[in-house]
Amino acid sequence: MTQVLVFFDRVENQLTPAQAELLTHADALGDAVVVTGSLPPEGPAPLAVQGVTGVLTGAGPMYAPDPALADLVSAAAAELSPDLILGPDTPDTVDALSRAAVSLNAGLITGANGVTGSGSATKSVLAGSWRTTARISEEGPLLATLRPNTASQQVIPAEAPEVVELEVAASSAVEILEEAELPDSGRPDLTEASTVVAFGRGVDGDLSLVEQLADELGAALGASRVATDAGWIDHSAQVGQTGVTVAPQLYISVGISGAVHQKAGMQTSGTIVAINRDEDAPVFEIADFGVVGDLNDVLPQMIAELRRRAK
Ligand SMILES: Cc1cc2nc3c(=O)[nH]c(=O)nc-3n(C[C@H](O)[C@H](O)[C@H](O)COP(=O)(O)OP(=O)(O)OC[C@H]3O[C@@H](n4cnc5c(N)ncnc54)[C@H](O)[C@@H]3O)c2cc1C
Repeated sequence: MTQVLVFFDRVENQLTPAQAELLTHADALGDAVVVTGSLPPEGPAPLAVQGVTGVLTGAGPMYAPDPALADLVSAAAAELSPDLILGPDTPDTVDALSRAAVSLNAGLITGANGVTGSGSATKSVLAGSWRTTARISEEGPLLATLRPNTASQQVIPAEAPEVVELEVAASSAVEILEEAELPDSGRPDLTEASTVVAFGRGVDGDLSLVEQLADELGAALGASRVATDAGWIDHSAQVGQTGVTVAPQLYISVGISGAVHQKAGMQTSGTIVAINRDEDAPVFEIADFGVVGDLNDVLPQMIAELRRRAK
């Protein structure tokens, strides 16, 4: 049975979609123990899911980017000798697992699409144009961060796992002075969303239709660089080479030409639907479904049909 150590820098009172996906993946691979910097006040309840056999924490909470999180992962690895150490593909997790990999003399593969129990990982490279399978040649566990939307989320409730405290404490290198929750847009996080509606210059600054479409689909909003540079939406929504990389199950591209820099951030999406009035737009080269038309005609029909079906 493969022993999997799953690292979450923090666990709150509900698992994030990426955490639920990772635990589903770990359950399919073997037994999972979660190591985390902090648990919610109600304890390990959110981790009471099939496949999680235990929870390891430090002696008191610690929060990213505290380098002690890496010590915690190393201590957990020394305790369990896992075959795999997995985490979600977030900057804080990559930071902690990179440091842990150095101290464990092990290898880390970031941005993986999947891992196997025999210690190899698959990953898209060169802007999604190649798929590689790699393994670490060093002794020791394979550390990997997994991109969201690469596996299904099917967490099955189970008994709450036992929590064991390791003798690792927060370091004094980082002091959290204040934490403030950002206003909730009501939409899923762009990098984790299973559906993304992305828009470009074609919307000409009017987001009303793409927002309605996103809300009908429970989708996150993404954008091309032209749209973020124009200030139509925050830069954090930029998808592409110099923005975020997304791989949702469904990516709807609205009024985006599909330049190579935009494709780099979305071409590994499951199904790509493109709406563009130019039939020669490069986005149609990678689209699974294309609609040649004016978005101001097409989107109202899509929204009306979705609303009709939702009744
Ligand atoms: C180093 C570098 C890094 C870059 N990084 C990124 C990046 O991370 N992400 C990114 O997106 N870009 C990036 N770019 C910019 C990229 O090259 C393109 O310029 C940009 O993606 C174009 O954005 P767009 O598709 O919104 O605009 P355009 O290329 O102007 O395309 C607009 C499209 O909308 C269509 N359209 C217009 N009106 C309508 C309508 N009413 N209905 C339907 N369709 C309509 C047009 O036919 C056209 O195809 C980068 C560029 C460089 C040089």
